[in-house]
Amino acid sequence: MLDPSHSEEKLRIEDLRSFKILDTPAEQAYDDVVKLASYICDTPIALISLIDEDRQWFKARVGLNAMETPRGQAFCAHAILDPDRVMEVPDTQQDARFVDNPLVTGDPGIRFYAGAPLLTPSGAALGTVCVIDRVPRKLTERQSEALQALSRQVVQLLALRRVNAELELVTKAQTLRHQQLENQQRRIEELNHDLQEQTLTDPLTALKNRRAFDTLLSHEFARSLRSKSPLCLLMVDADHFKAYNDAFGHVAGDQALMFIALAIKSQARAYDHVARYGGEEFCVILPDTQLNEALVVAERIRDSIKSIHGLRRPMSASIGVAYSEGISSPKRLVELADRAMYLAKQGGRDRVEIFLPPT
Ligand SMILES: Nc1nc2c(ncn2[C@@H]2O[C@H](COP(=O)(O)OP(=O)(O)OP(=O)(O)O)[C@@H](O)[C@H]2O)c(=O)[nH]1
Repeated sequence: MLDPSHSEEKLRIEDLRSFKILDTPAEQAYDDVVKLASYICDTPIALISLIDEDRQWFKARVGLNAMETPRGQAFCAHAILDPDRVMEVPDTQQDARFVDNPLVTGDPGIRFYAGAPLLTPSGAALGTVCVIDRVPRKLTERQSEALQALSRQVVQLLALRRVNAELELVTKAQTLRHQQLENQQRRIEELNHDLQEQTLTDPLTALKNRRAFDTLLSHEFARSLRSKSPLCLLMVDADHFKAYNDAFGHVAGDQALMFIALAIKSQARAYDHVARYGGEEFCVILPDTQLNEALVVAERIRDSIKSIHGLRRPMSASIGVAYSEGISSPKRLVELADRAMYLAKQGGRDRVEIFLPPT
């Protein structure tokens, strides 16, 4: 028998393992082969036996319950030593190699054995398709040829199995790569979106910044023209903010701006747009809004700024209101809101003013 440490035997074991067949569940195609072998050779037992390092393992079997036996008892381990021909043992009682074999002296009581090696293209014999009987006998030439043909079929099945396994691996790798690419793409889109958000957001108050405001106002203005539904613009400017900064410091000033932003937001509807226009100046776009409604919102904002808790001293704001009806451009609307806000400053601050263009 081949020494398992022998280099050829090592290669044979490697070849066998590469098929990943050992200890796999029963499969119809292999079961059919042993049924045919048993039928053609007219034996009660037929097996597909694979010779592993220290055992023979049966991929398919009829007439035998065992799943495997130690390699030392395996007739097939002898058969694979001469891989080109069927090894036949007509009567184990007359064969010195097997007469004391536990499979002969005990269960299943082998008297006759014939095994056709499973010869792979690389020249390795992985095991056999074998038939066994409990009485001495001989195969006819046609039976012996049929057994060899069945053994070749099993080798084909094994080769197909390996190709399928490799294909599956390639497909899995491709799917994985595809998923990775998709994930990367999604991440890039998220990053792009975040970046875009960052360029449109005021870092101190998290409101829309001037850039975002300009775009939003253009869109809303165009929409208001299309839908013939007016919009209003509020310009909210904190009063005496320089004095607040000077008295309590820039950090306290920053905090006050954040509070003011929240106070304005708290009075806006979901579809209004609140932006930090610059410094201590905020804008609110009120789509689909009549002038009287805008004045109500502006008053509420003024009140909510006056009622901010947590400031070093109470804050107020002057608010200018502009109305889009009869106005030719978003730029003009901003000018009007700005003028209205200056009117509020001039009028004593902490108030809401409108600037209606002369008709
Ligand atoms: N802490 C802080 N202060 C800012 C910021 N942006 C602008 N300011 C300050 O806001 C102040 C605005 O001052 P002014 O334009 O004189 O206006 P004001 O003091 O509010 O006076 P009125 O508007 O006339 O009531 C300046 O001192 C700016 O330095 C900011 O992001 N943080």
